[in-house]
Amino acid sequence: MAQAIASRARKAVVKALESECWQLREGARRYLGQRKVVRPSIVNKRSSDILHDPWYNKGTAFPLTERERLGLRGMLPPRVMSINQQIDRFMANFRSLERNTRDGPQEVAALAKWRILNRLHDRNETLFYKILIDNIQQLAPIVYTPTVGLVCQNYSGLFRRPRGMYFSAADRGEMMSMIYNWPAEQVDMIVVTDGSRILGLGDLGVQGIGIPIGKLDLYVAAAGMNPQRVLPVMIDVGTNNQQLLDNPLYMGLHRPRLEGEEYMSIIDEFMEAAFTRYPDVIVQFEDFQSKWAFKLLQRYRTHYRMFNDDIQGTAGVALAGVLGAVRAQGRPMSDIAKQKIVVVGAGSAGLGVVSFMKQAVARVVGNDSPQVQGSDNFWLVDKDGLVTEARENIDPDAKQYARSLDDISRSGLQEGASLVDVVRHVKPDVLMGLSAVGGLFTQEVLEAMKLSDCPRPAILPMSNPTSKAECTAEQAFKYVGPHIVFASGSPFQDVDLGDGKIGRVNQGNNMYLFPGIGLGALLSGAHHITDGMLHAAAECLASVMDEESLQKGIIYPPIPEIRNITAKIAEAVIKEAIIEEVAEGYRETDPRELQAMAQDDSILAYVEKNMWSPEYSSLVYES
Ligand SMILES: NC(=O)c1ccc[n+]([C@@H]2O[C@H](COP(=O)([O-])OP(=O)(O)OC[C@H]3O[C@@H](n4cnc5c(N)ncnc54)[C@H](O)[C@@H]3O)[C@@H](O)[C@H]2O)c1
Ligand SMILES: O=C(O)C[C@H](O)C(=O)O
Ligand SMILES: [Mg+2]
Repeated sequence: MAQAIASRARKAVVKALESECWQLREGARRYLGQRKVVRPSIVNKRSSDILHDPWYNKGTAFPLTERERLGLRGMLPPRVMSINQQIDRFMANFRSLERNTRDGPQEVAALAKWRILNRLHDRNETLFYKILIDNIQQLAPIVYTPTVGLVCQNYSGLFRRPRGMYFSAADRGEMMSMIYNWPAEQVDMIVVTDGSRILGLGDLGVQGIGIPIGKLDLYVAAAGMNPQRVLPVMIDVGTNNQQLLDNPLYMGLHRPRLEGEEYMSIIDEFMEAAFTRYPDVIVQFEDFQSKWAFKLLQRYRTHYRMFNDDIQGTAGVALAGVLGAVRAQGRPMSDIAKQKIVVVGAGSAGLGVVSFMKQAVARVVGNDSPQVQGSDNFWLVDKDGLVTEARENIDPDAKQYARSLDDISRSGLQEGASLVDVVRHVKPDVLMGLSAVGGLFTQEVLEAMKLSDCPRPAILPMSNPTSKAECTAEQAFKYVGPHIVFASGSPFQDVDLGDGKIGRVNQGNNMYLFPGIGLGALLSGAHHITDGMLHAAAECLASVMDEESLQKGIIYPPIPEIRNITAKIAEAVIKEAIIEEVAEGYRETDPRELQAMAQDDSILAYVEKNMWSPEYSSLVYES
């Protein structure tokens, strides 16, 4: 009897242990599966060659064992510093630079900050990206708008080392082999420009390379793209900027821009070369003048994995902003269909916004609704005033958004009506600027916005850089009133409205969307980027805002949140790609696995696991 009891007890213990082991094993499996492993990097160089390679260099953070193994002993000061100490040292330098340049011209200070960041980028990529991510609010205005505009304008003087690739009209017939000069075996993301419309600064020719570099910095910081697998590209087809042509030190081709078929064939050749060497790459078109931006998007979008950020990224951010403004009015998002929206600027950005928002309205009220058919809630204004069907030589891309003559005569307007007249007659809920004309929202225009019966009119001067913003935040709050919702393309400070009240300033910039669109496209393996994926991205951005923030007039998430937001946007993009059956998988993750992940709600974990973060990995030498 006693024996039987002992045996039963033993079995129970074994069973309990087995079950505990199973739980432990399961726990470990789940933990290990989700854990990010920092793999060692294989290097085939030693000693000072490593110190001069920004990808492997850790500077004073090389541990003693690595110094020993890699022939670095004696090549560095003896004390081993942690990455946090390196950050403290850099930030102390940065702050002292800030103090020393505070009272001088702002542009000099901005360029000095860009220079020390760029030098860090050139010598230690890991540290550079760690500092950028941890201080994104403070540093985005330097690597990105507005300072990046200044950098492009002064590029010839600032140039020290090349970054990215340059293809020019002189390389015709050679691009297919040139692309193999790029050292990386794999490239996930290319941002390309032809320099023809750099922010609102116009044609800056080859100097526009600063924009792809800045955008890709954000891809790494916000989307966790691996910096070894991104490629900034400049296609130099000449410039029509006479100042540059007259400058003997200008580094681009000294010739007017190629036009027509000649131009198109250069871009075609580049695309073929890029997708031949890197078939899974995503190409983001950036800052092409509008006349080419639309044509190239139409030409490539179903054939290649590409998108145009100025048309499509901007449109999504604008839509999310307007949806936020609608909610800030205390109305449901579906009321977007009732908003009166004046868009000033009918270039790639303005037209992209109107087209995308019309699609969004159609999603809400249905395609056949007269609101959609007649573009009822959009008024487009360009350099010649209100765009109507009476416009002579109307830009074919703008034609479908022109107001009908019947409609405008009813509202007391006419073809070419001035902006102030349009605002007075329309009394819009939303006034959006994408004109690249600084100060276009004059006191008169802003005061006319007071006629709007909207409880919280939105003033959105989205042109970049700061000098091209249609108005400042202060002007908007002063001339329209404290109740507005405000967002600008480049950053402004919140405005002190007195009595302890603050006028909230949002940054309505495509930086909130393009990283998530690119990352989602990459990780879904979608063959091309569909409208549905773009809408999913925009709707996701709009949905992350909570009511409390919206009531305060905050319509976009805080910049320091951009990495988390980007992961969520990528999740939304991937889910949509799966629904539309365009997701073809990424690396070892096939479409069936993506579907399984979508079902057990683990797409976000998959995204996060695939995001690169700046950490020093141990270096293993192989000859
Ligand atoms: N915030 C963002 O995320 C974002 C994104 C993309 C573009 N942008 C900015 O939008 C601006 C425009 O970009 P784009 O590619 O459309 O440029 P574009 O040159 O193609 O278009 C400019 C448009 O503004 C119009 N315009 C010029 N002067 C005007 C005036 N006095 N009154 C009314 N309209 C006028 C032109 O007729 C044209 O339609 C740039 O400053 C760019 O930096 C901002
Ligand atoms: O670059 C930016 O800051 C946004 C946008 O792409 C632009 O062209 O202005
Ligand atoms: Mg742009």
